Amino acid sequence: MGNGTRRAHLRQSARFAVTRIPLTIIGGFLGSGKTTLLNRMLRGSAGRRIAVLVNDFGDINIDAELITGHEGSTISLSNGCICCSIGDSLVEALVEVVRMTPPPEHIVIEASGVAEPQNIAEIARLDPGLRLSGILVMADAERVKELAGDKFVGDTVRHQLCAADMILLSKVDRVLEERKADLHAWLRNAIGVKRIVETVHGAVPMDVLFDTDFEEPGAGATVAHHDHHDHHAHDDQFETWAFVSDQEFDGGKLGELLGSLPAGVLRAKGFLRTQQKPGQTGILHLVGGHWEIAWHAAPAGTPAIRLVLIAVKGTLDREALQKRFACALAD
Ligand SMILES: Nc1nc2c(ncn2[C@@H]2O[C@H](COP(=O)(O)OP(=O)(O)OP(=O)(O)O)[C@@H](O)[C@H]2O)c(=O)[nH]1
Repeated sequence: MGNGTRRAHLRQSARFAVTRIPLTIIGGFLGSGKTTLLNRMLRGSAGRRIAVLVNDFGDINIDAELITGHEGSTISLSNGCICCSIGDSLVEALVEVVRMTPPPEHIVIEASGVAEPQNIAEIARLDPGLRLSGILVMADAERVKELAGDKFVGDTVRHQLCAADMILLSKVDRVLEERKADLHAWLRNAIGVKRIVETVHGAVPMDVLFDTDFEEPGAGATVAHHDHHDHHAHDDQFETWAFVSDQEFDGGKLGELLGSLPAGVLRAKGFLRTQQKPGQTGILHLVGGHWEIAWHAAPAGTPAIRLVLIAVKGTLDREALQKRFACALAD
């Protein structure tokens, strides 16, 4: 769908929109804390009708299931990146949301960790039923500077940061004061972002999230106008692999496996069960070298294991991974 066709498609939504619905985009690299922020935002939204659009880059809709506790609807856009390969699905979803009766009071898009929020904003700006209220970009205090200099993912990370109206510096509980000071200086001077708010587990004052309208364009506008970077489809830069099974893992073998994944793996997440924790489902988060599993009572009727890995393109040997994950299952 070209921009002309998109505009025609979106004009339909204008007929349904009496007032323009504010839209917030949450971006940031894989595992930087977007879903954590969004859940916090939804819990603190005091009964507002919020529609959430979430984009999982992998084949399984993990994020949609991790978004909890809100009254509005959640639309999941998976199997590609909404800023490039499945941009048309975003257009269609936005039209659908603007037409809802009653309409939502606020729309939040949680971009995938590889998406460039500026491209999403450009798609959303075409919709006359919407008012872009801000692009919030999460930056993982532990990893962001190194990632921004990385030869494989650095471009994506820098473009994400440059698109921000406001950077939410996440995981500041994991870094020392000097590191924080260095990050603030770097984000202001090298990236050019004026507004930076620190957060631990997504805790941010609600007015910052809902009631801020960034009238002046963020640094992202500068990127869009002065640096027409080549936009590579993210499906060409990143790859995903999924493991699904009705069996359970052996807890010990799983630990060894997670500690020795290929270096190109940037993120792993999903649901699992182990023989050692009967009746419980674990939510796995692996970001960089860290991994953690949060345990909950198991919902019935889903496969025991649904995991997604996201990696730099060309670094996953799928056959070897399949064997290694299968070998970690309980006998
Ligand atoms: N210590 C610490 N951990 C955090 C913080 N924010 C998020 N996390 C953890 O970081 C991991 C990833 O968080 P998510 O919110 O899922 O990250 P995301 O950006 O939505 O991930 P993708 O959608 O896969 O890109 C989870 O294990 C979170 O609990 C924080 O401020 N401090």
